[in-house]
Amino acid sequence: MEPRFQNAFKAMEDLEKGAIANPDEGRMVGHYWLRDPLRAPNSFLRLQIEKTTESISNFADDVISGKISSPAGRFTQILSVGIGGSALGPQFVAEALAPDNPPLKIRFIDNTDPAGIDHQIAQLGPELATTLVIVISKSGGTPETRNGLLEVQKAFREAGLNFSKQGVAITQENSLLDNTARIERWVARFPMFDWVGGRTSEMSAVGLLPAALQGINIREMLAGAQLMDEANRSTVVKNNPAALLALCWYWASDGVGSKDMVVLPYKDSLLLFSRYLQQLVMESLGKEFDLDGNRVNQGLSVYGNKGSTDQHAYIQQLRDGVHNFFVTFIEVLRDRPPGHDWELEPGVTCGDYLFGMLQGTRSALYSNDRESITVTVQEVTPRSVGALIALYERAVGIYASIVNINAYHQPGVEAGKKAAGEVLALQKRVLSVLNAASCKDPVEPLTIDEVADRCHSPEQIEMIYKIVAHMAANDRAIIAEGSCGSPRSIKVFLGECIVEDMYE
Ligand SMILES: O=P(O)(O)OC[C@H]1O[C@H](O)[C@H](O)[C@@H](O)[C@@H]1O
Repeated sequence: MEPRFQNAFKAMEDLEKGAIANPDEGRMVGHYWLRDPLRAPNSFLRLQIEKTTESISNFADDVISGKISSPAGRFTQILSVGIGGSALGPQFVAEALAPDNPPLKIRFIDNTDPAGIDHQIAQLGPELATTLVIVISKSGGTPETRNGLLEVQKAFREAGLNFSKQGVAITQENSLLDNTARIERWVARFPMFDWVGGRTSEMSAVGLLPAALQGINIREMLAGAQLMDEANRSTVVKNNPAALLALCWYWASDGVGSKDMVVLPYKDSLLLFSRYLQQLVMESLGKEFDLDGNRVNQGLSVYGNKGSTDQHAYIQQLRDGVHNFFVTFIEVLRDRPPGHDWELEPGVTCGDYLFGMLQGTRSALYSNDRESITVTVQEVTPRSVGALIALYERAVGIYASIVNINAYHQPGVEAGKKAAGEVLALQKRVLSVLNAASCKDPVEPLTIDEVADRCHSPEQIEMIYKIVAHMAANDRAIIAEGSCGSPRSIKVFLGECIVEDMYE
């Protein structure tokens, strides 16, 4: 593997110097500069990074001190609206590091599920008036995030609140979101840089602003990441933690993702690490083609929650069942802050049990030839969390190099987004066809076959049935009579005729 690693180290060096490391998108990949701005390839970028981090710190201090406040007084809550890389890092870090009584508590809207959104807003209750809404989207045009924003703005209107006095945007300059925030004069805007990918954006404004507002020491997070990056620049594989990790992955999964990565932190506060890593690893490594255009269908599947909890759920299969995984134990040496520990039986603390469970599971897996990696941190602090993130970011980059794929694009994501757009376009056509039939006197109920024909999409009949079933279940204008058990018997019409067809 040595020559491959030396190539990977060279590629990483070039990347850090500003090479176009994401060739398909023609982009630099600069997340390592965020914690070491002196490494940025030019002084313009360096200043941009330094200025942004500085303004995040100042803004957070001003919000916490009440210097910047809502019309109803000091901000007490954060509502973060974002998805994917614009949510997973902040969620992980909030769970890992937020103090028990943070200056601002954080909640997340990370989906276009209306019930989920309602739940978050309902939980805020009257505190909506003192909620700082941070809308996070690199592209500034992700539909789920836009919908979250529109829903939150509606809640503000209904509560008689002025959203622009409580909204903050984190996005690329001149994106739709950026322009909206500028024109509507939101409280603040922070930049997301073109050269930082969503899944590696935790050390940019995306992660730093929510963290700072919760009273988490962001300079320490950056310092931890910087220290880890430093260690990961060693060109001696056995001295380079990220290279060792990548090598373990390669060995355990035959370099083709033949085994899944089960991530088990034995610490409740690290619960979301596996979910965070799911995007970082799978969106980076799950690729159809390699850099030379060969079809390779690469990837590494990630799942896991936490130990010892999972020991009472699925570890049975890991120990005895199908051998299609390797485990990563995340071990935290410090059980709880000093001064709080006690022995719940002679010589044994609660934390000793957790330790025993980790070591026991590790041995039990080993004795049945199940591979595991153990990553040990002293304690969960901003510094160690920064280091953990940096470790995995670099391991993913190195692994991608040794299997010759582009870790920094996500061409596959577009397919689902495009298909979702087509479904919504079809829905409008269905409504239009039903509207025309429902404006007749008498109303002409249609079968699903007839709707499909009139939409000129007979091949989409199943989707049309789904659209009708979904709309009928949601008290929309559609009335569907018949039995779901025999879809072809269903007759559909609109409860009212819209004279000017707004569905066209
Ligand atoms: O930050 P945004 O532009 O809203 O993107 C949010 C997410 O959307 C996508 O679908 C990408 O696959 C993710 O990498 C990204 O993090």
